[in-house]
Amino acid sequence: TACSSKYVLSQMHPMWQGPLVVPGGDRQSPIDIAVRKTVFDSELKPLVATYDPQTCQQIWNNGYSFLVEYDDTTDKNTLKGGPLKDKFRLCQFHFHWGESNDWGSEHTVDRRLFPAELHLVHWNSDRYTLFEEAVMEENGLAVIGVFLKVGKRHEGLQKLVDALPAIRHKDSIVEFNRFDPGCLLPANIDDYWTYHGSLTTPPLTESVSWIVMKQHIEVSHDQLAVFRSLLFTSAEEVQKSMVNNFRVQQPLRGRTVRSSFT
Ligand SMILES: Cc1cc(C)cc(S(N)(=O)=O)c1
Ligand SMILES: [Zn+2]
Repeated sequence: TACSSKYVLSQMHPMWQGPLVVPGGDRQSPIDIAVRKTVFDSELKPLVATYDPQTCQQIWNNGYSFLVEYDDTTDKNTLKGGPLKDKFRLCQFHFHWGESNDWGSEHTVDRRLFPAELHLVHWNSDRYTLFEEAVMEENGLAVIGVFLKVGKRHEGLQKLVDALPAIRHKDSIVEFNRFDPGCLLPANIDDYWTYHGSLTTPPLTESVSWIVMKQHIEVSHDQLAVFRSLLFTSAEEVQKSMVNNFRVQQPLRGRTVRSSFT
């Protein structure tokens, strides 16, 4: 699909901690969300996410994370409202996680780390026709971030967990249908923080309206352990477990993080 964003992903390599700060980058992600410094914005609207599970196409290991990709050639999976002026199309979702439950998320809340973080990547289909165009533009992308905590088993996630052994190695891909990404959103999506930032993976373009959910979701220890059974490496290489695939927090550089709640 248009959003397979292979070119975006191809610049990545597994143990990428990458450049700490992009030269001239003053809108980099992820960041620490210092709650006391966030600013309530009463103009922020409720988020409206509409997803069609039938448009789920494949799941693949890109050597950095695993991506679940959707058909983004029509407006079947849309995100609007919240801080967004335009309509955005879901192209893929993926996760970041640690080797232990003590860390793994990209964003932090008052320096608190979570064991993992989900990213639902959308591109601005009101202004652009392809993901590849949008990814280079200031208002091109909208990414929803959801923190994961270890607790009870997430029933909706299990179908995805069961598919992971088939994509253990880098560049492996399997058909994956009828998965509702909405089942991974927390019950309350009205409470979120939002700021302007970047991709957290190369090319780190500063084209993202970040929408980070206040409420986390819970997954079981065993489900997260299957994430960690994935490999950064291809079948021919020496095996490296796919863990710690997160970027370190970047300087806020004077940006304001707005909250949709008081
Ligand atoms: C387009 C895109 C691809 C990937 C692998 C990761 C991101 S992120 N972490 O900035 O949400 C975005
Ligand atoms: Zn991500």
